[in-house]
Amino acid sequence: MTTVLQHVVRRSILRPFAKSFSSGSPLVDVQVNDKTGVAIVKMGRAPVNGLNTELLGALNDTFDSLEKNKATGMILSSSIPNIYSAGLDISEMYNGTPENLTKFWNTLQSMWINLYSTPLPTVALINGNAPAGGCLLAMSCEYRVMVGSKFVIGLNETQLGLFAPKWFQDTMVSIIGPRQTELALTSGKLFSAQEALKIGLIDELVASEEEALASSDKFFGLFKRIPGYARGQTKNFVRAEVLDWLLKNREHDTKVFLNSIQLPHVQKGLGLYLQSLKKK
Ligand SMILES: CCCCCCCCCC/C=C/CC(=O)SCCNC(=O)CCNC(=O)[C@H](O)C(C)(C)COP(=O)(O)OP(=O)(O)OC[C@H]1O[C@@H](n2cnc3c(N)ncnc32)[C@H](O)[C@@H]1OP(=O)(O)O
Repeated sequence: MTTVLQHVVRRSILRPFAKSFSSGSPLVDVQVNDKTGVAIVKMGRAPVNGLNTELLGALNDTFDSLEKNKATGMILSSSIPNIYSAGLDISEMYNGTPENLTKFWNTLQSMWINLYSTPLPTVALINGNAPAGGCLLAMSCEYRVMVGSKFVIGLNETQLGLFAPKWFQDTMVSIIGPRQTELALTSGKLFSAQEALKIGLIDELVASEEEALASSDKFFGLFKRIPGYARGQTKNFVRAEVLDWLLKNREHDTKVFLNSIQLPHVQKGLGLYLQSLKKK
């Protein structure tokens, strides 16, 4: 039997995300809790939230608008069952023209800079698999809650014959340290939910989205009495080193991406990997 208290708690978790806020894109749904000002941002690019230029741009615009409209926090999640994000859309990197590849990479860089440096408190509500770029999105938030124990998360780029760019790697180092990052990245490891929890790649593993929302509320609650400016500056200082590298090296990073991704053996590997995914 549900007690009154359980009912009230459940209602307060389920009902508040009532006010929609247009992201300006059909790929991103945004609901803002009109009592707390926390926004839940859900990626919805079927079938697997592949991060193409359009989705990355839409996420970037959403982060900008939430800041401008003074949201008080953001939960980044997915509306696709069992998928958080399959990472970068490989079709964007396969046989792309230099112009399209440059636009794709620059949009990814901008999205990451915005997400990583936002003064808003951020939670990744990881309700599905989160390989590679999906893991990067989650790692760029401040707190990670995974829903259900059947999903994997990690930077598996080496398994595709690629390497994770320095800023992907540094983001992971800042969470699980250099030793564990080196072990994970050189082998392209995808962590099970339990493994990710043990190593600190995720902060909580819960059984349902309801519980994940409650955990997020609790996380945001930590800052109730902390002045926003003090919180934001502190986050800035902690993240400065990782962020500054990309801010200072954007052009170099783009060149490395362009030169490497267009190598014939890399393109061949991407083509084979895409085929293997489609054959499944
Ligand atoms: C030495 C030189 C190196 C140069 C390097 C330069 C720097 C490069 C930087 C590279 C950085 C890369 C970061 C990345 O994010 S790469 C992407 C890595 N992602 C993956 O490996 C995930 C692949 N996908 C999966 O494992 C699974 O799809 C899933 C996410 C677990 C979901 O499984 P599920 O069974 O539900 O779905 P399907 O596998 O059947 O997929 C459904 C359809 O979606 C297509 N798909 C899946 N993932 C991608 C993707 N990342 N990009 C594009 N398309 C994808 C899949 O083909 C299916 O398509 P179909 O419907 O047409 O069959």
